[in-house]
Amino acid sequence: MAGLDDVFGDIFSNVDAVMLFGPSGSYYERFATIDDIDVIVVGTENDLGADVFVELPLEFDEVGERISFGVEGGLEQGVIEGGDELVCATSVFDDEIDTVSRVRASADDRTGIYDLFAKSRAEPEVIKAVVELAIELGKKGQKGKPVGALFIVGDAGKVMNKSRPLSYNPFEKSHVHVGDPIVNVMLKEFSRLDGAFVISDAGKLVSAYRYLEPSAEGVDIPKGLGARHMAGGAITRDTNAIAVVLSESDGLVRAFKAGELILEVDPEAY
Ligand SMILES: Nc1ncnc2c1ncn2[C@@H]1O[C@H](COP(=O)(O)OP(=O)(O)OP(=O)(O)O)[C@@H](O)[C@H]1O
Ligand SMILES: [Mn+2]
Repeated sequence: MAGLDDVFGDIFSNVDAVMLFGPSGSYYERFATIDDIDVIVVGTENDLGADVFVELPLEFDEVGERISFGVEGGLEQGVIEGGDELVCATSVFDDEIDTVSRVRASADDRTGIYDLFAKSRAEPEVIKAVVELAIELGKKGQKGKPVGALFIVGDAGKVMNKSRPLSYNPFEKSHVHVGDPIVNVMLKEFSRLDGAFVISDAGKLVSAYRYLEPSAEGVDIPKGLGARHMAGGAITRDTNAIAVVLSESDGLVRAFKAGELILEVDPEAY
């Protein structure tokens, strides 16, 4: 009699590698006894001390994004190759792994998510902190009202040259960095005001209230969005910065690199 294995078994046939997203220690150990299979652990931290590990900068809530990131990271690190057949195991409903999907690694249709964090001028930790801050701002808003915000991260000298002050820069003589708890409070407070925050590669707050004047134009932004997203996107074509934008109108956090929209997350989903 045919069983489920006969039907679903195809998912596991001729697999080059297994990617385990945030497995528990005991789950991971069970793979040690399976022959001829590469096991790659993907997660925000390598707390299992896995030999082959791909770091996730965020707990991507959307499973497609999470898997895309893992696969891109694997390709980038050379632990998998284009054309490899992968089984990706992750959790969707619970902390435990409950879902398996079969993916073919393709070097061609990459989303750029991995590059955004791992291969930008700014340090990955800084980009991560800024994205998290934007998500947090998006969740809470300011006193219950939706807020918008624009963060330009990395290549700050060039960004400063392509922008001008809208007001007194509160960070003029300070040495504060994103991720410091006090800075997060300040940034949230200042986010009510116009313009962009400029942040250095290492996370130093260079300026607030910058009006961006990129020379690049014609970046594609989603319908319904305006000057903030256009300016943020365009400056990343002009410079090696990335832009993290929280939209006041639709509440989403987006990231741009080299003029392209790379990441779109709904703060409410976090
Ligand atoms: N070139 C720029 N540099 C910095 N900030 C800008 C620039 N253009 C607009 N902004 C800021 O973006 C705010 C919103 O502008 P606008 O509504 O056109 O943008 P948007 O892309 O639709 O963003 P949102 O979704 O938040 O409304 C402005 O009030 C201003 O503070
Ligand atoms: Mn708008």
